[in-house]
Amino acid sequence: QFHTIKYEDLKWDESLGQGSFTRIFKGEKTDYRDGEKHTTEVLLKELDPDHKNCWESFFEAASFMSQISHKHLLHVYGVSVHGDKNIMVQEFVKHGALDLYLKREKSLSVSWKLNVAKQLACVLNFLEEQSIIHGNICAKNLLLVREEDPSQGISPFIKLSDPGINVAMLGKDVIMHRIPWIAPESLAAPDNLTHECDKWSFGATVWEIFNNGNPPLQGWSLEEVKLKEKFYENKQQLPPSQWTELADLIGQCMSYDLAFRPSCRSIIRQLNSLVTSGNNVSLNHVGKVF
Ligand SMILES: N#Cc1ccc(Nc2nc(N)cc(-n3cnc(CCO)c3)n2)cc1
Repeated sequence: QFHTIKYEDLKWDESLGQGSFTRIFKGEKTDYRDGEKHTTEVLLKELDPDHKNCWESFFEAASFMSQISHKHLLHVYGVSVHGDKNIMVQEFVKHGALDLYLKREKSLSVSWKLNVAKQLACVLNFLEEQSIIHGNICAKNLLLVREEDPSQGISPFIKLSDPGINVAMLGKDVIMHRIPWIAPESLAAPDNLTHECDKWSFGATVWEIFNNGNPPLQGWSLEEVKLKEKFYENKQQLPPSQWTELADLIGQCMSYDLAFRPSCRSIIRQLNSLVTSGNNVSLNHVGKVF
């Protein structure tokens, strides 16, 4: 399953915010290997004590991450249980969640965005080959390991985080807030996710990346939950990019008909052709495609 870590080998530093039913902290873990004491910087993800009934799903997410390894998958060191505290110990990723980074960095180039989208497509392809469904692909669950440094020819590097509590365990209201990342068919049946669901979410995440982290459908009027529900009932699409090839890819991924969603190989092929056409088009320097 996964490695258990002794509570006394963990140290909590500052709080870094929260996810669904979880809180995250910067921290340290201590191991004793060949008689030496090693401390490693970690991310401590704590399950809210008032949601400890979700502990199985919380640890399922941890074991999901420890079962397989891939360069674009977050490394999970293990879990620690102490009283009513359930803690997942993750590698500390230097630049944090991508949704906040996108909001902060206003002048990311089209090639930066395509590069990140390609990395996500690669790990999605890997998961599909391993017949593993993530179920919660979104910019908030992408972590930035390395920023780009054009002067050194260094490109950005991301990792996909754990999916968190299984969407089937969450209340209807939390599920509603996952519109438009959650595939329409999953709204009715959150307990039978498919690879096609991850492709829908991929489309919404690429839309986020090219919209500088502005969450889709945000800012709708207050009763946005009802509007969000209408969004699926009326088979609406997110506002299309002016870059038609990008809009086509996002539109294919976010098809209401599962059969129309492209294979991962097709997604990667289309992203590669966007890279070439992106270089030719003068969009590159401004990064504006919407
Ligand atoms: N300022 C700042 C700053 C904050 C965080 C990190 N590092 C880090 N490492 C991880 N393994 C996971 C996360 N993380 C962030 N948000 C979530 C919840 C949604 O998944 C998970 N952040 C680095 C810098």
